[in-house]
Amino acid sequence: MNDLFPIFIKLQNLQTLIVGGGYVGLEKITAVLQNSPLANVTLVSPEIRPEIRELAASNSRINLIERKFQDVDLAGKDLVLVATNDKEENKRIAQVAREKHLLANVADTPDICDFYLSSVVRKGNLKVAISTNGMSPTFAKRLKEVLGEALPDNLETAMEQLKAVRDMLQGDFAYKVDELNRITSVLTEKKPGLEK
Ligand SMILES: C[C@@]1(CC(=O)O)C2=NC(=C\c3[nH]c(c(CCC(=O)O)c3CC(=O)O)Cc3[nH]c(c(CC(=O)O)c3CCC(=O)O)/C=C3\N/C(=C\2)[C@@H](CCC(=O)O)[C@]3(C)CC(=O)O)/[C@H]1CCC(=O)O
Ligand SMILES: NC(=O)c1ccc[n+]([C@@H]2O[C@H](COP(=O)([O-])OP(=O)(O)OC[C@H]3O[C@@H](n4cnc5c(N)ncnc54)[C@H](O)[C@@H]3O)[C@@H](O)[C@H]2O)c1
Repeated sequence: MNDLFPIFIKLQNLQTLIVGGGYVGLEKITAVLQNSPLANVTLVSPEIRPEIRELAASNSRINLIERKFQDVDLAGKDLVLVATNDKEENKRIAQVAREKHLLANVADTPDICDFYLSSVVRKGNLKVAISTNGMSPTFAKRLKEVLGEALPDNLETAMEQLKAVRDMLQGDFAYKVDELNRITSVLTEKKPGLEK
């Protein structure tokens, strides 16, 4: 059973720390910025890949610190993504983070992660996050591709129209909910002949 609780976080309201500026650090910062371009990110690492430097050069919300991690780097942070090539140090950082009540993700070490990154399907305002409970990130990636193909491109229009209808509806909350459910019931109606 997958007992992870899915949430969608406003990273622009939080402070995110990434430890490690190698390939995995680059993957993590890319995932963060693709989803949340306004995220505030501090990345600390003695070596920092040029692609990360390029991202930081054009984004004042990215702060690079060119040295090894120090515990003080966790001060004022909410989330930490740990991605150095020193497994023991990764674990130690996760422990310190936990003591300070930050949420931590440690690359390739699911056991000590407080949260996992998900595979993300994006269609305009619609976002579908996929978790396999850590069982197979490859499966998550493939399912993302399948869903990305399967979901029609006009979903954005449908959502815009429903938002317009919601804004237009007069009446109390219960009435609006009933109306919106009535209008959209066609979406989940079973097609004749397909029932088992
Ligand atoms: C969704 C995605 C988001 C992201 O990371 O951006 C993600 N991994 C992705 C890809 C991917 N990662 C790896 C491969 C190589 C093939 C393979 O090993 O399967 C591929 C596939 C590829 O790249 O083709 C290596 C890997 N990853 C983890 C381990 C450790 C382990 O499983 O024990 C190892 C083995 C390392 C080793 O060999 O030592 C662990 C985690 N990876 C997770 C997320 C979390 C669980 C998410 C879930 O529940 O599904 C979790 C638990 C922690 C976390 O990282 O948050 C992203 C999808 C990309 C997309 O959507 O395009
Ligand atoms: N690259 C991959 O595709 C991949 C795949 C699976 C697992 N991993 C694992 O992910 C981790 C990171 O891999 P990578 O490819 O990014 O390695 P990398 O060598 O490219 O980068 C590691 C980074 O960590 C930094 N670093 C080292 N010690 C540090 C410290 N004390 N504080 C701050 N930064 C420090 C280094 O300067 C470097 O920038 C490793 O544990 C690796 O085994 C990587």
